[in-house]
Amino acid sequence: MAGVRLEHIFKKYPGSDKATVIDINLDIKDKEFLVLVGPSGCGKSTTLRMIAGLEEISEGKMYIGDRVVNDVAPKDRDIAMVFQSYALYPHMSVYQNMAFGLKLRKVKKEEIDKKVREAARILDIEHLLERKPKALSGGQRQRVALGRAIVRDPQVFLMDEPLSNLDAKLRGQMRAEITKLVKRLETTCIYVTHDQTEAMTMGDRIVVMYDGIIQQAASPEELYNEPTNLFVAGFIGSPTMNFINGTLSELNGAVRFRAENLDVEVPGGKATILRNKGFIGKDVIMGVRPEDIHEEPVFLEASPNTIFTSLVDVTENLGHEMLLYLSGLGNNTVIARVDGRSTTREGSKPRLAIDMNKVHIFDKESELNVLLG
Ligand SMILES: Nc1ncnc2c1ncn2[C@@H]1O[C@H](COP(=O)(O)OP(=O)(O)OP(=O)(O)O)[C@@H](O)[C@H]1O
Repeated sequence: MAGVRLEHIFKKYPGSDKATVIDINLDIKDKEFLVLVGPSGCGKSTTLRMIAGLEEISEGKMYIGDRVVNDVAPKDRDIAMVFQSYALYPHMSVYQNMAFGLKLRKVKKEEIDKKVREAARILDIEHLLERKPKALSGGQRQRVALGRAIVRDPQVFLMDEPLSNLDAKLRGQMRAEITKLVKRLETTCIYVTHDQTEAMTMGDRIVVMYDGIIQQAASPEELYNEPTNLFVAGFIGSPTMNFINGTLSELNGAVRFRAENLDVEVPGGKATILRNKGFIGKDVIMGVRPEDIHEEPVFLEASPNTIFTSLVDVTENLGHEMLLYLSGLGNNTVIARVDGRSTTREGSKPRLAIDMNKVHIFDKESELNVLLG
């Protein structure tokens, strides 16, 4: 088993005028399940392919365990990769697909048989071993692709969007299965996805990338509660964080955030940070998660300095919760997530309150979360 270290890694594709991956530093611990997540084109697959040895590294050092692998061929890196397309050989049976890599390595027949049957048992595909890939469902193919990786007993699993071709229900099931499997095998895993829910539910640690740069590397909880910048704050969470443009001011010793139809007090600890950092009088962006806007009378009574009224344009009742689409606050639609039993309806103007202990304040220029660090 081994960790993976990326030291000042750059990647510039020939002919392209800008680097695709910029100064990536990352220490992935042995047995860690690390997820690389970000929008299309952010460089996550390129990063994974450099770890796999499928893409040259332009600058920097790549370690697997204690070994620098920049010039080591993919087959000698002791990794196993699972692709979105599964990449199964159509003319071979499931058994032959799983055995193929070991056969190339000249592993003994009896040992291959033992490994393939053991992997098939773990993945519950023993009854499919004689079938060809075309006679399998998407989920079964994905299991075979995983099986092929498992039999290699690698130091590191690399997975590139392995669940993208499955329907939503199966994707949810396979997520849990993959994390359980990887934990059980005690193997380091680096997993690429563009889906923040997949990232949040699978990763011990998540690396959010944008434009070739790591925006934040942290646990799911930390990403959700302490996003370092506007991009991370807007990428993690569903529905995503609301952003309200406004100004900070000070009145009678209290710091207030003011925006169109909104005038709320920033609580003590946060107010002190904003004062100390010189943000009073400045234009900022306040970030509020939908669940931190409340309409229960108890909450409103307890938070008189954070109450506002707003027109409800649309409601979406999801059963256990209701989303209220509010207009007229700052320049954006703001979404509140309230109890599914709420009696609030479209066209009404309810009184609501923001849990100001949970809000984030972002510098409009740098887009950094000014309440952190
Ligand atoms: N072989 C290549 N030659 C030139 N540019 C490339 C090559 N492969 C990828 N790129 C570019 O590098 C950038 C990052 O691509 P990459 O595939 O790493 O992104 P990604 O985050 O994995 O996106 P996606 O989720 O769409 O796969 C993109 O702008 C892409 O066009």
